[in-house]
Amino acid sequence: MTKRCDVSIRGVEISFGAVRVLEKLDLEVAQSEFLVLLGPSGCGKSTLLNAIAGLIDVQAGKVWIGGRNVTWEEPKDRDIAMVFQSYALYPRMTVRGNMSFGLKVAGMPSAEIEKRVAAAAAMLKITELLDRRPAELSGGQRQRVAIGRALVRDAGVYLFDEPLSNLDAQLRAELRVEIKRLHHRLAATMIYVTHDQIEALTLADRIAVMKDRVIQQLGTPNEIYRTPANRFVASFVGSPAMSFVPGSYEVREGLPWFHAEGVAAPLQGYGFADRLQPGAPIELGVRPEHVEAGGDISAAIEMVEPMGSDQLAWLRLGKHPVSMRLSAEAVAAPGAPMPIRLPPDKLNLFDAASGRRL
Ligand SMILES: Nc1ncnc2c1ncn2[C@@H]1O[C@H](COP(=O)(O)OP(=O)(O)OP(=O)(O)O)[C@@H](O)[C@H]1O
Repeated sequence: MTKRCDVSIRGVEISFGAVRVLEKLDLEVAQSEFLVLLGPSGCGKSTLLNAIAGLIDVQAGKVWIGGRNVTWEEPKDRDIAMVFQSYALYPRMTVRGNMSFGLKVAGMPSAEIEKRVAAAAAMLKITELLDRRPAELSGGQRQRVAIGRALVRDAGVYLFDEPLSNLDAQLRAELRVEIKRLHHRLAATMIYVTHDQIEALTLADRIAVMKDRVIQQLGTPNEIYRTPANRFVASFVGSPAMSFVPGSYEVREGLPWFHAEGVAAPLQGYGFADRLQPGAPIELGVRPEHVEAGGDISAAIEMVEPMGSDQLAWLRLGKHPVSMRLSAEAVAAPGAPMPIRLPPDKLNLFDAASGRRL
């Protein structure tokens, strides 16, 4: 593998009839980067991937791959290889046949084809399956073959459209690690579509979170998780999910506070990006692992979910439910009081009207 292309999407717009799916979308993917397009069903991530592949025409804007404007080039001329959710294998061909077919059609010498198929099969641990047909394979094995078929192409960019969503949870986790290993080994440019935030957090160098025709936030998994740009990103990423409490911003004796019915939390130490007027409606967001036991904020345990390695306690904070991560050994009984602290530097505050991070 030698080719590693960058990808540049500039002002791309796509509509289906009256439905606008992508609006003036810009995105730069670096050479060797693993970029994940993450978002809820219908947000346009597959449409964007298909536009990069050349399977859908753009109505405006440009697509550049490896320094070439490929906006009007056929998929086969774009130096890409794609892996689909549905595997799309030829049922009558063996695994070897499936993996070599594209190269044969392209007129590659058979010795070179054999070399590439053997190398990809070894990497994906499917060497012993080369003479089987797709019907004789499990779902996980089929997807390995589909990935192998993309790898032998030695493309400048690999595109994955939800490749793991047809697999059960355990296989998904297994193959996820394989894909990550593959990326480390090949340092290939990969663009990967998923609606699974765990997949995005574990695989990506950077994540583009999409909703409502645009990219809501582009950042490393850490940035997306720690400093979500808005309430949507905050609620979409993280499992168990962030808890939200609507309230207002107050100033007491010169210090900033969050206030809601039955809740007063100090905000000194929160890195405000905006100046706020006292009384401004804001929403507080806190992740379960950031709620600390033993503070001045009174709360009570309503319910406890054991999760194996730890427990998730559901607290009532004023009128609002807030979840808190507890160690597996912690004694937590429904009904018990649980005074807490909300560390200001770990909190997330959002403008109540726009949802933007403050
Ligand atoms: N060929 C098409 N004709 C009309 N509408 C389409 C077509 N393809 C997609 N759409 C619409 O465009 C929007 C974006 O679809 P897209 O498949 O890109 O979403 P997605 O984020 O990949 O979702 P999913 O995870 O469900 O595939 C959806 O509202 C979908 O209904």
